[in-house]
Amino acid sequence: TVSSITRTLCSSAVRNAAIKHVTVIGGGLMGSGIAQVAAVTGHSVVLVDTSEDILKNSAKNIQGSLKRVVKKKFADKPEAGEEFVQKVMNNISTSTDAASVVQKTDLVVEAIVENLKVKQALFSTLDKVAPAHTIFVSNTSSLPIADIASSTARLDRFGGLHFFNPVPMMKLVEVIKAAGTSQQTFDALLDFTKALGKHPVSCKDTPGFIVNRLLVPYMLEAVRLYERGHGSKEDIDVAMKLGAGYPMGPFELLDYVGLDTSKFIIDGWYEKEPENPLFAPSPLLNKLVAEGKLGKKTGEGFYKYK
Ligand SMILES: CCCCCCC[C@H](O)CC(=O)SCCNC(=O)CCNC(=O)[C@H](O)C(C)(C)COP(=O)([O-])OP(=O)([O-])OC[C@H]1O[C@@H](n2cnc3c(N)ncnc32)[C@H](O)[C@@H]1OP(=O)([O-])[O-]
Ligand SMILES: NC(=O)c1ccc[n+]([C@@H]2O[C@H](COP(=O)([O-])OP(=O)(O)OC[C@H]3O[C@@H](n4cnc5c(N)ncnc54)[C@H](O)[C@@H]3O)[C@@H](O)[C@H]2O)c1
Repeated sequence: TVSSITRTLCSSAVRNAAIKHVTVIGGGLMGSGIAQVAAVTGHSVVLVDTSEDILKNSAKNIQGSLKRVVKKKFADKPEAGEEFVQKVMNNISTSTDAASVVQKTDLVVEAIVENLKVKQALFSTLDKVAPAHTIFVSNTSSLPIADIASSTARLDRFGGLHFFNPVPMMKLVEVIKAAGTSQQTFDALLDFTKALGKHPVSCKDTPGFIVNRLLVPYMLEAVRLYERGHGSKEDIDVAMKLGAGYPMGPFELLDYVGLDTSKFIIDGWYEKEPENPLFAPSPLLNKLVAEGKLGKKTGEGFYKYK
């Protein structure tokens, strides 16, 4: 009902929580989803990206996703659904200037490109302007949290929150305690994850945390199996869906995640462990990325979407 939604949007859980105001940096696949779930659960959110055009697209994607949620939740009450979407969107503002908006924020969630130097440059700038109490987290898929945090002077207030794609649907969040993360920060991140309606698991700051340490080698093995000509991508996808119960096959999931992001992850791990055959580069993946075929988000990857 409308009143129960209003309760969610202004819930006392958020009023009393340590984290009420959230800045999400990066309005791509992940940042848009994170901003959406934070806004749905009554947090005040600022979404930051590098241009107004990108932010317009982020807002469009958030609205599109909310409409999918509403179609089910408010099947017989379209007006209440409209009101819900409007209320959630009112909790989100946008900006192209992270330094000016973090001054009022309790938590910065970074979801920009998977590149250590770029993430460090961002956090180093924000560290100088954010209030002392502000917690910083990265949504990195594969980089050590401690390496990103080393660009700041707030190691105790720095951790990892690893969300899963699509964020509005996936219940898990990996909460990462790096060497410097204080217990108080870690507890605040666990509370925040629960306030989002997600299920947290505690992770050490080890490569790929839990999920990606298992998922990345599996996905790469699928690509290598195909490269060897031992199965078509369609058959491999069907096999893993019908034979292993996965909701998507590995090629569908690679396209869904983004082939650029997948390549960033593998290249980084290969550089660190060149002798590990699990992380060897894939010529086919490299070719698709070089051709700008980055998956669903560009209309073509392993498959075509237009
Ligand atoms: C090589 C290295 C690669 C490693 C990569 C690692 C990346 C990263 O670090 C970790 C990850 O995230 S790993 C990735 C982890 N992720 C995975 O592994 C994901 C695996 N896939 C899945 O779990 C399912 O396929 C989905 C839940 C995506 C879709 O469900 P489905 O049943 O297959 O198909 P459906 O018919 O389409 O959708 C049904 C309904 O779901 C709802 N809905 C869907 N999207 C929505 C959204 N954005 N908003 C709102 N709602 C959304 C909607 O109600 C829709 O109904 P509608 O009537 O159409 O509106
Ligand atoms: N795609 C996934 O399935 C997935 C899942 C979990 C975690 N991640 C991680 O989340 C992060 C983002 O991934 P994504 O898939 O959302 O990428 P994406 O390419 O969809 O979006 C990244 C966004 O960040 C913006 N950006 C880049 N540099 C910026 C800067 N300095 N300041 C502000 N904005 C900037 C880009 O313009 C872009 O809109 C990566 O670290 C990735 O590894 C991705």
